Amino acid sequence: MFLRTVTRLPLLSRNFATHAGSVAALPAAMHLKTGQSFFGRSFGAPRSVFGETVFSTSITSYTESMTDPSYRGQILVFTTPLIGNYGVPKNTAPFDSQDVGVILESKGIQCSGVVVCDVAEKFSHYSAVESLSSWCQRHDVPGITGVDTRAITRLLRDQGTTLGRLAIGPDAELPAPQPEEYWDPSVENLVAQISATEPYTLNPGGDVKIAVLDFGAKANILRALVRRGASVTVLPWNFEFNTIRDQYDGLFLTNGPGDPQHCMEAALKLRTTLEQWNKPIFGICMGHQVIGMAAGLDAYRMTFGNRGHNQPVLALASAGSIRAGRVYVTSQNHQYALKLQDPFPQGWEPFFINCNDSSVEGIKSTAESGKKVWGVQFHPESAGGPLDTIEMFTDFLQECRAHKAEAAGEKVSHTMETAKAAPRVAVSSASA
Ligand SMILES: NC(=O)CC[C@H](N)C(=O)O
Repeated sequence: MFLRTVTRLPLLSRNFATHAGSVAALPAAMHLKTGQSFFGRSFGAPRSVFGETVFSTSITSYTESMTDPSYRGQILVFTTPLIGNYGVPKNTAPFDSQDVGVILESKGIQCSGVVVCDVAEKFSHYSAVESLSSWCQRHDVPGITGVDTRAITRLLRDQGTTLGRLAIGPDAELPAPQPEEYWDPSVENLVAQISATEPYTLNPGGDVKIAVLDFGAKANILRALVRRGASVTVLPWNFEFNTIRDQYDGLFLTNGPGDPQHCMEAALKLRTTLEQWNKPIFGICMGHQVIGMAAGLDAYRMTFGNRGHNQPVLALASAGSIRAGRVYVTSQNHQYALKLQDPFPQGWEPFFINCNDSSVEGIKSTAESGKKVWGVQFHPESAGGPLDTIEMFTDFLQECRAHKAEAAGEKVSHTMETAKAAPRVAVSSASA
């Protein structure tokens, strides 16, 4: 028997009239599979959708979050009450050898829908060309406003990420769907839907050649590599990298949507790479999870994940620009994490843990392993969020350059750890 809760928010509906005066005020409902319903007004596309309902504590960067491919299949609840006040910029840049042709994180809106307490139809920013509502409309993505996002977030924190439905217009008057009618994006391989289908190269003249396995890359990851001088070849997520690996100086694994189990094929291929190839490897979010699975760690589904731009992580080891014992504030968007197990697989160690929930935020190969492999659950490339860890890209590329020079017979000093120069912070498995 499902508990049915129905919430209406009269005060915020009045605010809605102020901020969203020009929006066609269709009724909208947000239903959760667990039986709660919230009623408000629609903005954006007049279309009903299903999705996995998640919340983000980010205060700004709704445009970057909504274009992050890792939000695919999700209905995104913003805990910040007023969203849309700086509008949306034109999302096109020259697609040339230096950039991927967008200002935001991908070409279009990736989440299935958005949930806002009070959408701002009036916007003001020098780069804005349209409102959040008109952008959503053009991309056929619905939004609901005038709902109590604090109440929704508290529910999601208690019961965990929950399947949901945004019912717009006449659909909002219909009864909530039956539990079995909810669509669950985690059963689909969302990575296969969003990954590049053909390889392509950015900055072909770069001095180090980096292969990127694309699980649903945020544009800023590719920019971060290109801006630091790398030649970046983007490959489909399940590409047979082992057949071409000797052409590259390093391998990068990107973020991506959905359950990492769908990427086990990539993890098994990576296991062979790890066994036979000694060049630097760096992975972010889904990429980190794939590295972990290749190393023999398990990935599990968290209750409500971590989404926001204010997630503190503690470094347990020093490497490159990262110092053991220091806390870095990070941008995050994930539902799954690697299990902290004791002992860690041979040749691996935890690199970061989350200061709020003690989940694994990074892993690295040990100095003794002779490998240079790192994965982080957070997003050093930001967009949006803090840039505390952006130099990890510099560290990675410097290590690739050092390996390349060493292979050419030059004497080099490595930027990342050497066995003695890496202080560590002890972590007990009780914090798993
Ligand atoms: N941003 C990401 O790459 C997310 C990874 C994975 N889809 C998760 O939710 O945990």
